Amino acid sequence: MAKAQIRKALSGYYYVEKEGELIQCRGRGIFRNRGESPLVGDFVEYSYDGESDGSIDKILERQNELVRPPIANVDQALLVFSAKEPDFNTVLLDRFLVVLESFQVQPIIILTKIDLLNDAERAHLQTYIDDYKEIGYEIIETYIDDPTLLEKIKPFLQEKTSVLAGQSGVGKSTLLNTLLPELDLKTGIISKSLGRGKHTTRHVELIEVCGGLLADTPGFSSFDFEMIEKEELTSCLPEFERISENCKFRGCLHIKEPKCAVKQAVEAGEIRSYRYEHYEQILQEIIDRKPRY
Ligand SMILES: Nc1nc2c(ncn2[C@@H]2O[C@H](COP(=O)(O)OP(=O)(O)OP(=O)(O)O)[C@@H](O)[C@H]2O)c(=O)[nH]1
Ligand SMILES: [Zn+2]
Repeated sequence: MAKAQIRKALSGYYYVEKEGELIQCRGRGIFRNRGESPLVGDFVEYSYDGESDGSIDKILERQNELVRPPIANVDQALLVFSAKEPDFNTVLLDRFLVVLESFQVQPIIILTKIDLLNDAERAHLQTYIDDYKEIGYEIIETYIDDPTLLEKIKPFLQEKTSVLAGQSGVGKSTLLNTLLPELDLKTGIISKSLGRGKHTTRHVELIEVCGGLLADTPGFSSFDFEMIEKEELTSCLPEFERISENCKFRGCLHIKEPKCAVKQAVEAGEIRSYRYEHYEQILQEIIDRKPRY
């Protein structure tokens, strides 16, 4: 029995990576019976005799598990936001950040289309950049045909498994094509010969890039709050998490509780009031959510 990682899933087969080669494997019936199924990104035990298909025998414990795209063991997301077209929006940014944190996926914020800003807009955006950097987030700024993009992103990709996320039109495909030029070629041919959109025939695959792995399919929507309980929300906003240690009540939700360190920090300007407003909105959505069962 050997150990390896599933890098690709296609038409009921799983492909594990061994010394740079992909070995085609079948999942075993036992997984279906147990209601579990192997995911791209899973570390597995597999057997392979060198001739027929290999077989996945055991799925090793997962660090985390995403639904869109279906990938396990994801370290981080390159969270793409455009400075303009669509406009930069902290409501949406915070919603994405909270969802990523809830999956324990580290966000790296990539700000695209900086070239579309005038000086005043640039200065305004900078105040937000400073805020998010102070919280502890990494931010990479980029613009059309940025020749330094690879250089800027490479240190973050190394030794990590990453996915791309972000709303429509922000430049995810553009970024993916810069990072995975060979993919561009492939999708170009597919879309030409089949006359379809770029992503219609795609499967999920983790591709080696800059010494790490990158999913070839963007994922996450900012609306996946279903998995978050109200008591967990604080831990999805890093500066809230840090400061809430000083709240008087354990399990403080920072709404009406007395001696709440988070509310004090908002008043003192240590926590940005827009972050607090977004926290309140998300908390309310979680409270209003219909029970899952
Ligand atoms: N000016 C400018 N345009 C950009 C930049 N990055 C991407 N674009 C353009 O923005 C448009 C949308 O980019 P895409 O890469 O298709 O965006 P996407 O996030 O993949 O969009 P969906 O496929 O809808 O999810 C394209 O016309 C790109 O050429 C940038 O840094 N500056
Ligand atoms: Zn509190």
